Amino acid sequence: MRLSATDIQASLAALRDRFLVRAREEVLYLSQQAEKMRRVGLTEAELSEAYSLLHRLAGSAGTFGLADLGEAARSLEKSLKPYLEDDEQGGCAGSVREALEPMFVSGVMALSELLRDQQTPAAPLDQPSADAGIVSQGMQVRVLVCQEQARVSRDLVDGLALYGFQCIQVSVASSSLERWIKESSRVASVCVVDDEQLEQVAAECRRLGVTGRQLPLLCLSRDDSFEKRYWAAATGAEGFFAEPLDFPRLADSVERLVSERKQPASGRVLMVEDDPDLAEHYRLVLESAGVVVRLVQSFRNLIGELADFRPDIVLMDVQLEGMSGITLARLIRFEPRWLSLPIVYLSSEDDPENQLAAMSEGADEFLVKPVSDGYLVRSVLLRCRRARQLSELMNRDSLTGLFKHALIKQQAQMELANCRRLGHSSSVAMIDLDHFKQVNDTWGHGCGDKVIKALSNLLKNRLRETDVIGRYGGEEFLVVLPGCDAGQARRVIEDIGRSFAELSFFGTNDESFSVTLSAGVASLNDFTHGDEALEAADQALYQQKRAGRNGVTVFSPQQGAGQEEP
Ligand SMILES: Nc1nc2c(ncn2[C@@H]2O[C@H](COP(=O)(O)OP(=O)(O)OP(=O)(O)O)[C@@H](O)[C@H]2O)c(=O)[nH]1
Repeated sequence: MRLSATDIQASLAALRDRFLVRAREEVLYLSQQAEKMRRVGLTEAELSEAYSLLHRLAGSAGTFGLADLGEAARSLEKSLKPYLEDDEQGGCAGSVREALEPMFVSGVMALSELLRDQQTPAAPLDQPSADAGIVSQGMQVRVLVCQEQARVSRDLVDGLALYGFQCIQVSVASSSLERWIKESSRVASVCVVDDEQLEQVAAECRRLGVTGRQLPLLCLSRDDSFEKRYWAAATGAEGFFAEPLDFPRLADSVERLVSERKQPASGRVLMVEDDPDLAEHYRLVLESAGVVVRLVQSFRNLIGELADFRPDIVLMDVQLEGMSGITLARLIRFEPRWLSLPIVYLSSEDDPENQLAAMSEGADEFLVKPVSDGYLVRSVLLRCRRARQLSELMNRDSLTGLFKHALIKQQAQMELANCRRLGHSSSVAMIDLDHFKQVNDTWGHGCGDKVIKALSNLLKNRLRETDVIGRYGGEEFLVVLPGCDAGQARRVIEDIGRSFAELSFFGTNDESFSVTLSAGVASLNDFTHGDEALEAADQALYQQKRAGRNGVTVFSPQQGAGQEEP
């Protein structure tokens, strides 16, 4: 559940009050230690404890609006450091005490002074600007075609429909334009508009408060000059297409724009921070910007939490109770699958040399505590976005944008684990194009690619948001359908197969052809490992191929691959 802005502010204020109580207790304790130092001296352990306490205060006070307190604590922490690093000095007796005592006593007094007047909240906390992600409902991507020439408009609608988009011809002169533009906040839409109407459509979007991210405008033009492109960009277009129209590129742009829009603007952060108040503060601040945060409760479970939560980045405190964040970062890198996971250190360490040394141990960035709320949000969002772009590049197939082989297999295994944990039924479907070699041989490889892309678009547009689709091999796709038993999965895939068979593709000389598909379905619940379910779906697929293609076979555990009654 996402908290309202008021709730978040109230929680942040409560956290700050809690921090004040704790800081007072800690400074009181430091005052007692200062008194003890004056009387009898401090042991090495006591000095080291005072140092840790100051380090924590230096790193957290600024976050709770007490920057002066944080700086005073940091300066005192730095003064103590040489005494702790010098083993010879062993504790705080004799001449060492003489040198340290006045500095420690006055430093602690300064901290008390700074805290004395803190009854009400000090400096207001930074207000990060929350970037509300746009939620799109429904799977069908809608393309509004604003083109006054009837023939061009019809060609556009027919051409784009092949890619599985829902195309609607909209006349700019009609009142329906307003309705379709408004609808774009509910249904993922892109508007393909002739250059003659671009200004008008862009102005209408502005009037209705619809941004280019909500409804991207793609300009079509007969004029492919730099001047025209410049004009289109200045008028608000997100893409430009000159005649003759390159349909695959247009369909790709529609796909890309819609998937960018569906991407939540935020990210997922796994937080490793042992100060509960600081952790809670960071969590609230990041969640108010739409970031999903999980706090690692027990560091021993770190690897398990990574696998379960799959964060975009890890925010890691460097000095943890009894452990080092740097060592934990190295431990994370033991696992090859986490080699590319960005780790951002959060630390009070402000010496660039030490920061660099710490980063060489497996982290990517260093945020120095106290970090302002706004800076924390901006750097986390930026890191998450980059991490996502990189993971998209690594895990997505370039032709279709679907998950690659290894990742979709992993998804099947994960869904099997979900079924066991939650007790629901889920299925996998292996889908293969029929006689695809003939398509390539007859119409060329480029034409074959378009057929593959059309099926991928159809799957994306027809399956549910929760279904996961991957390109398993060249012309083979794997779909994981959570919450669908084998009978339901079969009906869904059969339906998609019927639609796909109805699509017309155009080869050379405008000759048209169509392609069918075969599929095998297996219930994940019948297996103990995802690979066994995939093997079963594959067996069912080949049974369907042997039975004449163009249809779906369900694997039956009793009989091997066989037809199952719906
Ligand atoms: N255009 C194109 N073709 C591909 C791609 N990947 C694989 N193929 C082709 O897909 C064809 C698959 O052929 P086969 O495995 O013989 O199967 P099929 O012709 O579909 O026959 P059945 O599966 O038995 O119906 C091969 O010709 C591959 O070259 C790709 O990315 N693009």
